[in-house]
Amino acid sequence: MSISRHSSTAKYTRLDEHQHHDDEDDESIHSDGTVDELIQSDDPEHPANLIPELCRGFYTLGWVTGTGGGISLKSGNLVYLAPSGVQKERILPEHIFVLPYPQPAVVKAHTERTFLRKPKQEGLKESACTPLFWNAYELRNAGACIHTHSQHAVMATLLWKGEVFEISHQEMIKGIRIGGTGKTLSYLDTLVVPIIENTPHEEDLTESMSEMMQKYPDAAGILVRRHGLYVWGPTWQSAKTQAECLDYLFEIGVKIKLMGLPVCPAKEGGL
Ligand SMILES: CSCCC(=O)C(=O)COP(=O)(O)O
Ligand SMILES: [Zn+2]
Repeated sequence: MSISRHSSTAKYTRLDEHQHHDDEDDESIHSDGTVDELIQSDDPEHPANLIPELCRGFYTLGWVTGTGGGISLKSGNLVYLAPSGVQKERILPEHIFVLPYPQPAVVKAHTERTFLRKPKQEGLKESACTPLFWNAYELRNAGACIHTHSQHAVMATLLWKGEVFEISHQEMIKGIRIGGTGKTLSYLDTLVVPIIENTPHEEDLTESMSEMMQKYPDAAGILVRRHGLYVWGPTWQSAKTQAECLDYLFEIGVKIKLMGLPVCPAKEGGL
């Protein structure tokens, strides 16, 4: 997907609620007329092309509806982020933020972050999930981090009232990797996913997510009660697989529990 200076859709690319119709406004071009190389590529695997494509897929799964949730990718020493509070299924490469990695102040205020590239469209801010994605990069050496608002994840946090979600004896457990990046679990392993309590502002989840990731080094993701899931992997493909396997296990775990059947049959009796 390349960005064309004379794209016929240029006037429809704004993501906020105040669409305007100025054909001259092409956000991919600098005022000096140069193109933005950090987000322009014909390679469908380029992060600036992948983020929009993956967000469209996640939207159909109900993971990033209502503007919430999303994905960040890291490639070498560059981190790619989507804008905050926008229609995630309509993001284009020109809307992507690019940051250098590592950088020390990412967990603090937006103004302290260093950017290599910001969208030209006024009013766009980087995802509020940025410091949480950064947790996955710093603590798990991840190459991608996904945040879902999946109802399966939210329901799991309501039915598992303690610090962790647990499930065993499910084939899909074999798709989950230790710590999200290591070897896969066995059918005989119990999956444990820590749950942190939600906060009014996404950024304020940063510390508790970091603490839980350190307390549970084998955890492949972190659930946020009444909110969703953070999950990561060394590559976008791996992070997506982890997200799909976890979501499946949350969904089936919720159904099993609501049926009154044992979710961990060896522990609860029922094998
Ligand atoms: C209805 S979305 C509420 C905010 C939220 O949970 C979220 O994930 C926002 O992410 P964004 O990338 O849009 O800042
Ligand atoms: Zn969220």
